[in-house]
Amino acid sequence: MIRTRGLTRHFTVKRQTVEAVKGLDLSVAEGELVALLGPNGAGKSTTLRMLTTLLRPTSGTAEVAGHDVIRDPRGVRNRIGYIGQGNGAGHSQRARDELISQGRAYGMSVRAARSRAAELVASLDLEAVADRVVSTLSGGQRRRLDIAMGLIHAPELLFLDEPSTGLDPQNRANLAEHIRRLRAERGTTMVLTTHYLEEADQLAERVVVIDHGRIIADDTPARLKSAHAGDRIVLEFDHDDEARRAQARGLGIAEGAVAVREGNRLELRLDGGARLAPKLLRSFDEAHLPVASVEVARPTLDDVFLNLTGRSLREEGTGTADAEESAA
Ligand SMILES: Nc1ncnc2c1ncn2[C@@H]1O[C@H](COP(=O)(O)OP(=O)(O)OP(=O)(O)O)[C@@H](O)[C@H]1O
Repeated sequence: MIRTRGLTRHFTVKRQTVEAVKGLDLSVAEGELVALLGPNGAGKSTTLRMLTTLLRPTSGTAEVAGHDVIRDPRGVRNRIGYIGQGNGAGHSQRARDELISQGRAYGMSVRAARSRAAELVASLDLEAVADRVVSTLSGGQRRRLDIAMGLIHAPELLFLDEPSTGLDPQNRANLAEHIRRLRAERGTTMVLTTHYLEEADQLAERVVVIDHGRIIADDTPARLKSAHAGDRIVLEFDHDDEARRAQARGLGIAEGAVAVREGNRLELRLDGGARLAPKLLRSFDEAHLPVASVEVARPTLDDVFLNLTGRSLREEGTGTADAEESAA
């Protein structure tokens, strides 16, 4: 459904070249639900804008839904749906009419556009607001209407740029549910961008991690986690000195672990955390290092990102400046 080779886009800003996307090789098969995950400025939107023909690549090739984005942009556009960041607009039309107009713009007959609009209104739970003016809709309703707009012409492939940005967690979960259902009902191939870790983890079958314009990992969330991140054992002690001693002792027991200490808090990243935790606790007890609290956590996609880049996606920019790090 998508195949890019060496896809690249530069921007020139004040005589400086910004390499937004650097030689991307990406393939997406029919029916896949793929999330492009990365921090702000990683190049996700630029990639999507090239794939949807809104932006011309500097170099490289991209074939989308059987058509070349440079040689046949119209062919691409007829087969895809695109939901950009904050489409919505402050339209004065009623939601249903907006959908029908969009269908007409794609060359559908009034009858076909009406029936397709009714179908989408039902499947996106928009019945209660379909006859209201778009500008009166809530953020979550508006985002669902955006998705309906992107699907009006029954595209084979749907691109969603940051679909849940600006939504509260409840609306985000609700939107994810709709995306999953549409996918199950229609088998539409979907590519979305997000910087919400949980969204990528729960929604996508495949996560392509992008950083500084390059793909740095590409797999299912489960496989990414098992390949690039271990469990975490987080321990708190009453005093910094105890945590320091525990760090040395812990690394002696947990082979291959990475320890990060901040004050009285010690975090060990390792495989088989649940199995090793009792052994560590016994050892700290024997050394008279009383543990104030302990938590064993399974890895998240943030741990994967941290492992791959040394930075956290959750707290981009905050880093671990005052953290001590050491490896066993
Ligand atoms: N029109 C433009 N002119 C100049 N620079 C641009 C332009 N569009 C994007 N960039 C730059 O290209 C880089 C990638 O931006 P892009 O919007 O693709 O990132 P992103 O991963 O989608 O980020 P976000 O999550 O913030 O949307 C950034 O450094 C950005 O400042």
